[in-house]
Amino acid sequence: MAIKLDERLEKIYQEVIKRNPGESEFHQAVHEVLETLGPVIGKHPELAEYKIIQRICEPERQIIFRVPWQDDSGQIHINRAFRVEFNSALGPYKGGMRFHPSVYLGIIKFLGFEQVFKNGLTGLPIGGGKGGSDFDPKGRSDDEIMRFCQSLMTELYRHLGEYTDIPAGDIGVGERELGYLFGQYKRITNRYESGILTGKGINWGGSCARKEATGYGTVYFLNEMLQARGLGLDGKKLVISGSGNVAIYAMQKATELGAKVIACSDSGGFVVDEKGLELDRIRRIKEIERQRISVYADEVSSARYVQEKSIWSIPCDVALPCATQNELDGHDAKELVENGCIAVAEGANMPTTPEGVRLFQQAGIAYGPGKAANAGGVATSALEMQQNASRDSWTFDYTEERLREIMVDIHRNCYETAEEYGMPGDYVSGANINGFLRVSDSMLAMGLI
Ligand SMILES: NC(=O)C1=CN([C@@H]2O[C@H](COP(=O)(O)OP(=O)(O)OC[C@H]3O[C@@H](n4cnc5c(N)ncnc54)[C@H](O)[C@@H]3O)[C@@H](O)[C@H]2O)C=CC1
Ligand SMILES: O=C(O)CCC(=O)C(=O)O
Repeated sequence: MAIKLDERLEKIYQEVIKRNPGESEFHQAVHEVLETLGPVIGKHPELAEYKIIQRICEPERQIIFRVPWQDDSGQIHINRAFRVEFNSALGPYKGGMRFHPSVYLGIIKFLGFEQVFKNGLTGLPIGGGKGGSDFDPKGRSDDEIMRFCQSLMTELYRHLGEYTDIPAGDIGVGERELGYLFGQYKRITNRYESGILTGKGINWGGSCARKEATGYGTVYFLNEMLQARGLGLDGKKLVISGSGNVAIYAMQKATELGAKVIACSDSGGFVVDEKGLELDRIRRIKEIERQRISVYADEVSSARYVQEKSIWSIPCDVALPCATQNELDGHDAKELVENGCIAVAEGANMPTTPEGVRLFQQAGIAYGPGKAANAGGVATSALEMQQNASRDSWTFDYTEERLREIMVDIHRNCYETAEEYGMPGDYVSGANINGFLRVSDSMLAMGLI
């Protein structure tokens, strides 16, 4: 059951439900933020007078369009795409594009809403937005992916610009898709505008460490949470869901810092190996061959593939959900805590259900919500934008060090904000309040926007 809201916030929440019917993920994301804003509205009466929270809950612009494309056999398909430009008080709209059959307006709105606070938390000049399509890339050839991306960009291009809206990747959108999208933008506009997308390849305007940034950043945030409790990553057993971009680079950084990753998953099931997973093999299977994770267990005799249970039933010291929203529920959270898990850092966006979050908080384990823990990806996108604007290109080590410093700062800001508002150790409140105050302060300064 969700936490009860204060009367004024409950009214705002009911209005959000009425205005956005059926968008359950968006409702969930809004509720989770409102739960933590009670002490803020008590301290800042001007927020109510200027209806700042109501304005933050309403996207500035929502774009929905048709994407027709032809498969390899000549058959025509029609998908739907979205770009929700949520809030530009801190900078141009910034956030990824997701290609997955589950995508609809409610998912893109929840992701865009989260992005507003996450981007605020980075302290960098980026507003929040998100986009995507219900296109399913699974089993599609390179040519089909290219034709889909070209068709999508044929509409999206008119909404983009380095001072307007800058997409990047998310589920189902990596360097291959961003390449096709960027190529089509360049062709339509006859302009080599590096600043209109981030996550680009290194040879065509990308930044070192962007590919690694979300996973690395999640582990840096985790490390800070552990250190705040006098602990470290060395020797810890980790379970990581997913085996995509975020999961792979979280595995890499955690292993570098002395942890052992014993399980990871995809949407079909998970593999577990108490000896520790071989990262190079996972990268080959997932990044190059684009196969199912079950192949890992076919190749490695000490590993087993499991479909009938949740990955969170595997005992571990630390859990990193890095796949998708609501993938870790109350039952999973209970099992993790009972099995001795001491920390959870979310590489994915909103992977834990409200009941799961409550159980982690009641158990007093270190719990880092996605808004804070996975902010390294978008922060490094902002570093890519800086490099594009100055036509520069930084080294991997320099960029990674900037990322590490940003994650340390985000952790400190969440930690100190939670203390200031009387909720020590509550990173959910710390992240929401800190991100919210940066956005609301800028909105108040700009008048009725
Ligand atoms: N790519 C980025 O820079 C950022 C991504 N995120 C979030 O991280 C999460 C993962 O994104 P990426 O790694 O970029 O995507 P990806 O497409 O590279 O990988 C997604 C992974 O999740 C798995 N997956 C999807 N649905 C699943 C399910 N129901 N159960 C188990 N596994 C499932 C897929 O099989 C795949 O291994 C998403 O929640 C995304 O919004 C957050 C911040 C930045
Ligand atoms: O790098 C970006 O702009 C997008 C990252 C993103 O989509 C996210 O933080 O969820």
